Amino acid sequence: MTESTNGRPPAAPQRHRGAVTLRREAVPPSTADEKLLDSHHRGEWRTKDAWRALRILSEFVEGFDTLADLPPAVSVFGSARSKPESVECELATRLGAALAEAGYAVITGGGPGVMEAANRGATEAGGMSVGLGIELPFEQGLNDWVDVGIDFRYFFVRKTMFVKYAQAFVVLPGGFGTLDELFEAVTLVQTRKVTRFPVILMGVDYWSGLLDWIKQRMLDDGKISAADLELIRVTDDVAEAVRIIVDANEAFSDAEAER
Ligand SMILES: C/C(=C\CNc1ncnc2c1ncn2[C@@H]1O[C@H](COP(=O)(O)O)[C@@H](O)[C@H]1O)CO
Repeated sequence: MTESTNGRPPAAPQRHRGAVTLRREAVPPSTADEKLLDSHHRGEWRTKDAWRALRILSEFVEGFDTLADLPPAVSVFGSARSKPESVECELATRLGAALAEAGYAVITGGGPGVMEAANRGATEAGGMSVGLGIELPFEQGLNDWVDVGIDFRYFFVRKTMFVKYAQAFVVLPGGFGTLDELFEAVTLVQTRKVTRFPVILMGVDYWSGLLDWIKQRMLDDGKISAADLELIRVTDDVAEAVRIIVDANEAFSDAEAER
């Protein structure tokens, strides 16, 4: 039996799944994404996947419904592990504020580190601060600076929202998750699945090794074209990043008006 403190149960592990809160023994050992993508349990495909499709559909409905009235927005990505006093968090906070001042909502993954710093900057500047959280094996909750938050079970549904509701992507230093988001964005622009919109790397020093490799290996080997390289802009200057986004939006609006 669980011991209580002052008549109340002690803090327990918990997990949120949509409207459902699971605590203690009810917390499942795996996440919804993991179950969907697991190829070992073939026996479940026939019995469970059709129902999962409905759950996936409901996540799209929830996301579309919640975000439909968002003002123009920018998705900001970066490490979940950066400390609040790190250079990249300081940059993310200034970026979040500058985007808010320019009239953009700021969308992040709703987690800690760079995400939290960008949400904080946006909120403190009086802007709209959005967090698109993801179910993880450990409960984490959305950071406290998120004003509009959605918790997703499925990574790919969440990724659709990052792209659909953003006018640009800004990518700060991060790990695998950040690289995944960066290259998904660049691939979507390269293959013209999304209208050309800016993908901006901030943290020149952090990204320089990767950019050198892209130029010296990918480009020289013919795996990308010189024009593809131009899809990624790089700067440490917050004002310049915002200007790139505003200019791209204006160019897009002018082109639309002429059509
Ligand atoms: C590892 C820790 C927390 C993980 N929490 C996350 N919450 C929300 N979004 C996340 C989380 N981890 C990764 N992401 C997404 O990937 C990007 C960051 O990944 P990276 O590997 O840290 O670069 C980020 O933009 C999110 O969209 C510890 O507290």
